[in-house]
Amino acid sequence: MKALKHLNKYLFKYKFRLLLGVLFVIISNIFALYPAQIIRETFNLVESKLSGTKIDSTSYLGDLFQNLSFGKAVLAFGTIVFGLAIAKGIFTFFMRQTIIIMSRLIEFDLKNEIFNHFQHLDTSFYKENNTGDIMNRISDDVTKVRMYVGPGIMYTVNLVCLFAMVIPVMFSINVKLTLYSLTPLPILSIIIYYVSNRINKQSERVQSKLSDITTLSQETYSGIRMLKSYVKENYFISKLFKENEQYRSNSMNLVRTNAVFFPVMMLLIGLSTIFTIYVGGMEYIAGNITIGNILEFVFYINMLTWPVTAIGWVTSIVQRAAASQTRINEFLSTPTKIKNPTTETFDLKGNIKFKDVSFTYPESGITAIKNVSFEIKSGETFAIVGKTGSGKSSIINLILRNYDVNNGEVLIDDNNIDAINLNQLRENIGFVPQEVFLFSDTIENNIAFGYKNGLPDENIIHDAAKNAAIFNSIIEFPNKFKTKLGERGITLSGGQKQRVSIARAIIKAPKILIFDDCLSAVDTETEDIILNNLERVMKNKTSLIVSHRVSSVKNADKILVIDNGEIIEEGTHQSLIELEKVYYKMYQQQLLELKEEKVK
Ligand SMILES: Nc1ncnc2c1ncn2[C@@H]1O[C@H](COP(=O)(O)OP(=O)(O)OP(=O)(O)O)[C@@H](O)[C@H]1O
Repeated sequence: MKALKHLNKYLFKYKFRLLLGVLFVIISNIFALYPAQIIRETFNLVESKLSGTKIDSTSYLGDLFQNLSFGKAVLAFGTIVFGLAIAKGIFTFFMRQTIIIMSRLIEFDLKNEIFNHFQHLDTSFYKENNTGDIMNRISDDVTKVRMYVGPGIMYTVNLVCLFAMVIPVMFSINVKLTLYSLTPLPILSIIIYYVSNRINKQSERVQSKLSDITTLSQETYSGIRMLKSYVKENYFISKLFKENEQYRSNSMNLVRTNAVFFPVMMLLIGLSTIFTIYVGGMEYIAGNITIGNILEFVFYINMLTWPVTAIGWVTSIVQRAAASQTRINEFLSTPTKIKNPTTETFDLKGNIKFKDVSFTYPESGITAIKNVSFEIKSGETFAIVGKTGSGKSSIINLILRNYDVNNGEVLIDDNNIDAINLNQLRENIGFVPQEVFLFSDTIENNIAFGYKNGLPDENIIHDAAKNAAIFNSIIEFPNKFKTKLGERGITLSGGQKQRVSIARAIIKAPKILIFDDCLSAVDTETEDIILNNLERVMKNKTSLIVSHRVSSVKNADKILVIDNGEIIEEGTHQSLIELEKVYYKMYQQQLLELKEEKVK
């Protein structure tokens, strides 16, 4: 329950709505209370007319309508009841408009708070938690929390208010009748608590099966080419059938519980009414109450039934909300380890220096970098080659400060990377990752995403595309730069996607350009064109090219060869060839592969 304290700041923020809501609850209950008393008066009037006795002098309405004919008096009572019902309806509407809307506003604020926090969390957070979990916090969990600040609060206030108004009136009329007619209600509440917990668990099972089915269908559709080429259609059909079967059986369980639940509830409510009429009848015979009082009690019991029922429901809402808020708080209290230390700007030149750097991934414990030292001077084209898993991308992760080093120092223009303005550093780096990510948007917008100052001019986008050697392919599409890319750019080939991603980095006009093995799906001729363009675009700026292909790095000013997180060779292409070691062997091997491809 403590977890829900987090929401108090929002309840305080919307205190006026909440107070107004409480006021409307009170007013709507007042309008609900009077009809019961008017019905009592009506029946007392009818009884007195039928028995020829004079109406009770304590009856305020009886006096008021004393001079009316019997028919007119009953009609007048009916009209008042109708008017009060409308007034109650109006205030119930206001009550929902204030409290339920407040809960929607809190839901909105909480979603924003979580989303903002997620945006600032480190890369490692996203490695440690799966996307489904992260998405659930912001959707499912927030919805459950909203049920507490909305219906949860509204029904609790309503219950307290009704109890305070109705129970004293009931006791003042007849203690025995009050005790008898209220007895079934707590039983009803306890049953509802257990049943609604059961219903919740069953609905969760149904929901989770449904999300399994959605995930499976989504994977099937996005991997349809793979699925067809491996002739796995029947396998997936039977897999989906099994999931669907479980979904059906879970849904059936839920339907069964609901089917038993409502009649049982109606039975208990009915029992309450029967008790009231039976005990009320006895009391009437004994002369302790009037006939109108019995009817009045039936009304009170009906008024109390739903709020008392709601105790069980609200208890389970609060429990679920507390569990969800605990999960949300867990994420909200995850600290951002990599913070921007300063907002002060500096003149970034683009010198990068690694001084005896070692780094271990906190999430896996893998030591990816061991005592690495090198220096990239501003304006240089620097390259890193190595086998897969040798630590190339890890070096880039450290330059982007996605992680902090364990030992040693990463220096940018002689300043420690953890002391400089991180946003400024990242804004000045044009990074092309190994795994291309394109938005489901137009090619134009995907490239313009990298532009720093609002929307770029068409020519700027075209230039970036030309430099990335993708312009000619784009203008061949019917919609040219306005071509929409499907989910993850499905309409483009692997090499085209990489080049759109390169154009996005180039349009940024970065001071440091980093290519993380992003030319792998591009043929060597196009690779040459892109690298030549880069020489021009990145003149006097720093370029870092990471690759496992010698052709991508051979023109670099300096090449670093790494293996198992350590530098094993460094120098220019020529000097490394002359060394006749690892780089030389890689080069020979790749030359051979190229020759074989040409022969084919
Ligand atoms: N986010 C991560 N969390 C945990 N371990 C990681 C992570 N990224 C990489 N590693 C591990 O660190 C080591 C170096 O990986 P890295 O991605 O730097 O290699 P790489 O040279 O870029 O390989 P490739 O050419 O295949 O991309 C590998 O053993 C890898 O399993």
